[in-house]
Amino acid sequence: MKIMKRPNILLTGTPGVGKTTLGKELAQRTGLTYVNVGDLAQEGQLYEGFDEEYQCPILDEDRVVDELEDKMGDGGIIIDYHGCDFFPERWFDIVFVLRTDNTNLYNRLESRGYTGKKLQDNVQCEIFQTIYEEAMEAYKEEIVHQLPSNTPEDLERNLEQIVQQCNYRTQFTQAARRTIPMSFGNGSASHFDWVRDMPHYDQVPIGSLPWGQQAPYPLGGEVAASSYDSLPPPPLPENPPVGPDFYPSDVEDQVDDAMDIKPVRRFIPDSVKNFFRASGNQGSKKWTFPPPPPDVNTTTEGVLCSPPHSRAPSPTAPSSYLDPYGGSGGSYNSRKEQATLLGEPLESVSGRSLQTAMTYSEKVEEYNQRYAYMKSWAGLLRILGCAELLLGAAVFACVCAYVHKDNEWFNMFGYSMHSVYGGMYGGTSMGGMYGGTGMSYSGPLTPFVIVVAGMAWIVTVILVVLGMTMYYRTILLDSSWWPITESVINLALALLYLSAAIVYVRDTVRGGLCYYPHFNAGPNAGFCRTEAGQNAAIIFLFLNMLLYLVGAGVCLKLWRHEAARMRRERMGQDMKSEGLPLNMIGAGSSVSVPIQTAPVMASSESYDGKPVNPVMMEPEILRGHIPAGHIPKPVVIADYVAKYPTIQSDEERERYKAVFNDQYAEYKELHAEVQVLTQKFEEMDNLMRNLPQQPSSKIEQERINSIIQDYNRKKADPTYQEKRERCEYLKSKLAHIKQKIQEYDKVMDWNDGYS
Ligand SMILES: Nc1ncnc2c1ncn2[C@@H]1O[C@H](COP(=O)(O)OP(=O)(O)OP(=O)(O)O)[C@@H](O)[C@H]1O
Repeated sequence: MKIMKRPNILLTGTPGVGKTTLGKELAQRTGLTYVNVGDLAQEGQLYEGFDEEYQCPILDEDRVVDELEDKMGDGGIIIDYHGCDFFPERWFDIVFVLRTDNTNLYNRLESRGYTGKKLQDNVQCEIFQTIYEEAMEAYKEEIVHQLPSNTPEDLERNLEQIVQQCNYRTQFTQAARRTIPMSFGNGSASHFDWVRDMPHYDQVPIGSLPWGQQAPYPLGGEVAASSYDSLPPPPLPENPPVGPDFYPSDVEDQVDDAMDIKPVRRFIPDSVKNFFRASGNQGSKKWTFPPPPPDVNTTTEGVLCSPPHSRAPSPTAPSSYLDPYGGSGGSYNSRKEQATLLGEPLESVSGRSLQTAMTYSEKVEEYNQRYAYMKSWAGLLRILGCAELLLGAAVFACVCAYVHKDNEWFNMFGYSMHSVYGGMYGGTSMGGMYGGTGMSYSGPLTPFVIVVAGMAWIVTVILVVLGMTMYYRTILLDSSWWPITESVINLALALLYLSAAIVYVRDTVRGGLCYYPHFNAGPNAGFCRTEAGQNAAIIFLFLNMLLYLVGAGVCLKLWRHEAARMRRERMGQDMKSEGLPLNMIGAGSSVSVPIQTAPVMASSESYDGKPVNPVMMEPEILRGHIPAGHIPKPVVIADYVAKYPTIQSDEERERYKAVFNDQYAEYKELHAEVQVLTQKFEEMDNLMRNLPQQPSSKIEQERINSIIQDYNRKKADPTYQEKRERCEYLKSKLAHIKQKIQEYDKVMDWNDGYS
């Protein structure tokens, strides 16, 4: 009987997808040891700093790896962590990436008390399949599997599948070891050999391992070899883990107080990493994750980013964090996105025919994310800054190229006009010589031009670099003084450039002397000849002066824009704190709790299918740290409002239409029934009114009583009430869908007419 080591399993995924829930249950069922890296780090204080942005400790990955190394060698460990690329590849036999529908994840994280940037970044990570991509990069594709984790049924299915996977692996490896014992050297099996010796999942029929064949939980201890047959693997999840089949169905009430850790990131710039990743992907890695259905808010291409993971949101994080490119482009996620997205070709967002692989909304989102910052006033300033740098360099080069002419001038005349003409023209001053025109030229001032160009260049570099930083977007832009200061700096540079341009023009025409034929003759003619490079320098000088002027104007615009944004935010917060309806807060408002954009989908159909009237509840304002045990109140809106937002593509329109037609039939039927019932009630009402007030006999009295009872019973009939409410609900829902279809048609007609 051979003894073999137990498998090591990695459970990874965005925070909140359910790793801990699955990992603990799995450990219970299999007897494997569950290790939560977050807890491990907290116990051993395996940190190497504190991340100010996410307000969380930074994980010391090396120490975590050292800490786990021995355990992993023994096998039988389930690791739970929201990152995976720093673990040695050899550790794991199988990697499971848990995936959750965005809406579900949003609700879970929100119920944990995540808000603002932290919430958005985490959901974004899930949308972009960040962890899945990271896992695919870090491990062999064949050992990485995605598992849906939206419902308790998913949890159960996942548990069964993982147990089954492990069983299969155990049995297969044992069979393989017995059949080809030489391949394992001395015969002692290493659990790291498992995967390498296994057939690829695709090579064997799915689902051919009967459940009955499995020992229920054979991983609890060391496993005895029992079979020589090579076993096919159990079925892997075939459905995409996110999508309409996985709509939210659970209500979260857990407040997670576990210490959150943010992994230390490599020091290689993200853009460089992504460059190599992109080229690497093209070659070997094929995308195996099925494309998401069109109405799911995911993209087909993932973007790597680190899931920010912290105990509590930064209480001081300004709201400009919320704007992915206008405000928070410096964040790890956003920079990752930018680096990756910039490398991709931009597809037309207006072409209806191009909407195949990605939905229209995905394209719009991608486009917005890619250019959001550059479309903002701050982004325009950065573009202007780059142009200014280019022109400044050109000025510098052109002016320096003709410095030798200054030398020649200096050699001939020195730096005193008076002495030049005094010496040359018998001590007559220029004014005297040329009829008192007041012309004076004391020699070239090229150094001034060079100093101005150089200084402006350095200041511009500082502004451009500063403008790309988080500090600029979150601190400087949130201050009222900075845009004005930047405007003043730009204006000062424009004035300096103007003076440099004037000085240089004077230099090229020698203070105007070149207009005098007497001067512009003989050896002096050489000084007056204007070279192409000098002309270029003059043009560049004036152009740059204009750019700085425009920059000053843009700064003023930015000032007003930011002031308006801050005012809107204040108003939004005031309105929220006063409990006003959410839809009264302006659309552009970037309040710190993104309730309007939140996929809050409290169904107006209760669990038993009974329609419930939508209720607008007062939203809560959470400032600073979330108190322990705090459960935010839900914001309830009609489910169809969130489920049927603005239509973005023809496919979506078709889907809406199908839903409309389908439910319209139901509505018509219900409406007819309700009409009949209502009519009956009217008739009964009439009958009731006409009942004699004073019954003449006992029999009549009884008859009246029975009519009244019948009337009351029918009026209170729950079926009737339900039908009526359902009818009302369907009416509002169909009106909503119809309105969305009409809006879409209108926009499309307008677009067609426009193109
Ligand atoms: N399959 C599931 N269906 C429904 N709810 C789930 C499922 N899995 C987990 N949950 C719920 O989601 C919430 C978050 O789960 P859990 O703490 O396990 O996530 P996690 O990925 O381990 O998060 P973290 O990485 O922050 O530790 C919990 O309230 C849990 O009950």
